[in-house]
Amino acid sequence: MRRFSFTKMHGLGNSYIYVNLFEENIPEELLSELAVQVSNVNTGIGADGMILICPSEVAPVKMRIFNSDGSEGKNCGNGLRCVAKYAYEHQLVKETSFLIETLSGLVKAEVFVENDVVTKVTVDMGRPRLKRSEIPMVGEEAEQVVAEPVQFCGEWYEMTGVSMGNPHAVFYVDDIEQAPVTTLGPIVEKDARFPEGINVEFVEVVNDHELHFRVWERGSGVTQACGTGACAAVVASVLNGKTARNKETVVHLAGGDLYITWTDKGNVLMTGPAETICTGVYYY
Ligand SMILES: N[C@H](CCC[C@H](N)C(=O)O)C(=O)O
Repeated sequence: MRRFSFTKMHGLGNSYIYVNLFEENIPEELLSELAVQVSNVNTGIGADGMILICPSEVAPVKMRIFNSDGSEGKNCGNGLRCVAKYAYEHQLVKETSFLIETLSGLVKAEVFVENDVVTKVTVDMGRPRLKRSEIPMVGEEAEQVVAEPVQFCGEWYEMTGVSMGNPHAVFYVDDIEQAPVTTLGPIVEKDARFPEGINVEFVEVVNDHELHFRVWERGSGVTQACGTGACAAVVASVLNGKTARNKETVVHLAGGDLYITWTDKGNVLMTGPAETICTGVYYY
């Protein structure tokens, strides 16, 4: 029976099954199906997907993320904080600040340590990509897609598109508890205007440095938190004149709070917790 050791970790309730490929070996062709299997709460371990911690030629570690439907994502904010925690606590890195390779480029992580345990992590997520072709979204090339009227199922909405290396559609609501997360979310996720699909965020603005946030994730559905989505929500809120540039904004997600700044330099800084839940062996 084949097996691999895993660590289940979460960032604000957005949990993944982490596999250390410095020590484990899983055939590439099985990765997508294994992500589906381990995510299943009844017949697997239960999580929003699987994240691989891999050797890299350009950084101390590389992160690969698979959603619970088996699709591979190009970035994951909550995942990056947990990968940083794992890498430091398992001596894959020696410093408290280091690079992590993702499929959408390099990011820089800084871990904060108390009694040899990483309690929180700041990740410099780099610059948002705002052109229509970078989201990506079909249609006339545009410098930005901000509050663009779009129709889904006969209803008109204003959508702001932001890529954090993965695609996000941000919608504003008056009451986050009434947001159409499970009705509009899956429709937008797979709309033909988004050739790679898209993560769907709903935001209620509290003030110029505070947001409420819910998410329907591409490939995973409703999750407790989405780090890249929260970054996209802050960028979208600045673009829509709702929050302030270069000012730390607290984003209240279902699983807890992230602290995010879109700096005047252009990069997005995200700070939040990363927790280890358990370790184990998975048989397949
Ligand atoms: N569903 C996302 C990947 C996970 C992102 C999210 N969990 C985060 O913390 O950023 C996608 O397919 O682009």
